[in-house]
Amino acid sequence: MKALRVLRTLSSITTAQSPNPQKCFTSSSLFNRFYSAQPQHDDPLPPTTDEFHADAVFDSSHFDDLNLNSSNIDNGNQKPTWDDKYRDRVKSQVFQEDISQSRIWKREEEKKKKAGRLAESLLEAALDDDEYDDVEVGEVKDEDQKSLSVGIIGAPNAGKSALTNYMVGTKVSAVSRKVNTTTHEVLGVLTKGVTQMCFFDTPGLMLKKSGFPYSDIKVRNESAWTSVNLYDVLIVIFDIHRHLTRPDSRVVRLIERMGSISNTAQKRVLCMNKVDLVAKKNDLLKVVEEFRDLPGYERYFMVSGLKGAGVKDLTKYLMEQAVKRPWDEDPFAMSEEVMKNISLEIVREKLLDHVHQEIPYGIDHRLMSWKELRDGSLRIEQHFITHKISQRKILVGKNGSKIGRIGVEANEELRAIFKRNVHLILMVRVKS
Ligand SMILES: Nc1nc2c(ncn2[C@@H]2O[C@H](COP(=O)(O)OP(=O)(O)OP(=O)(O)O)[C@@H](O)[C@H]2O)c(=O)[nH]1
Repeated sequence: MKALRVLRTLSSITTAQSPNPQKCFTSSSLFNRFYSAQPQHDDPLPPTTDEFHADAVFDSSHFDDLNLNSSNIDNGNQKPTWDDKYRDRVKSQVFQEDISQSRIWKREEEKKKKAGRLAESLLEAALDDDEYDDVEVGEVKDEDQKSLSVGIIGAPNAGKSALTNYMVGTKVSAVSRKVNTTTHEVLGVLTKGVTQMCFFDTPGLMLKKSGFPYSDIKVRNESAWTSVNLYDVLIVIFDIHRHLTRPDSRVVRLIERMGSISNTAQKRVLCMNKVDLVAKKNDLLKVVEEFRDLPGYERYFMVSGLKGAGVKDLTKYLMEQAVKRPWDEDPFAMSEEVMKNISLEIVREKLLDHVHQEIPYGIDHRLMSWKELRDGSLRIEQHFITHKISQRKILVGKNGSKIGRIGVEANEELRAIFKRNVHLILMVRVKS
């Protein structure tokens, strides 16, 4: 990294001073020294064969970053010991040489293309069922389009977002927090074949123990309760593990209220989430039994929004409920809000890849700034706020190696997904 910083600094010096050929030459000599690893005039002369003994200490780690391993020697012809990637960068940035025919440049381009293809296939993989794949989203005429609005209602923490993310495929689909009404937000949009489904969050729709809505947010609540009926399908979701261990009477009331009468204008389903946390599968049947007589629910689903169990069946059911109606959302648009969520999610994913179980979940991960720059690139700054210095050390790694790797991988993936340059800044700090 230090070398990169020096390269940038020197690059600007060179550009600024280019009218003076002598200075230019001085800088480029320095570059040769940093990046080509070629012997310089002031280097001590290498030992002659006579002076060199086989038992002299050899430490391969000293040579790793110079690529001085045996693969550089081929049939007695010594290959260059510098890294061509850096060489090319110097050629193009410092000497303004055309490197488009260079092998390394082509390899880098191929890498970029591969990342792009990966992003596309992720989009395709949002649903792993081929059944709906025979139509290209871009080709669907208005009159052929099918839509479905799905409201999701449940206690905080029931798993509404996790379930939606799983169905929609967060990485590449529009999981936006766009405000739809005063109380309802679009959680996500899934467009597959001719069908588009919009998932709506319905916050604030909890009942007091008495069974009545909370009065402090009464007005907001009333409009929310009314508009709940506007969705084609309503998913009532609850945490079945919690229900078996510490049942919440407000959740039970919500389930009972929504299922008390059958609604001809709206299909309602009861989703028992977090089944992965229930060890005894017989317990699941007990809960089904408990809510079996509620006429309002057309179907019951047992799912794990986090792990994916049962989600395919639920998605298939929802797809079948779609009605002929033009789509509301642009299937290709990615709102800024969506992109922000994606950026957090990708970094978080890389963090978990690299720190495994070492890091407690209490770490605060925040998006601090998001800027679209004039050249179209994005500057994204995220912070990890830890409680202890020891946690900070784990995240940072030796000489910043861990956070560096997390950043490099996340940056590459974000560039592929957003199809533009991304300047990602990650900072680890201890809560003050
Ligand atoms: N084990 C397990 N955990 C889950 C599952 N679904 C969600 N969770 C976890 O439960 C917590 C809450 O999930 P969310 O999806 O944020 O819940 P929510 O209903 O959207 O919560 P609010 O935004 O507060 O309304 C998160 O820590 C999830 O990782 C599941 O199926 N299994």
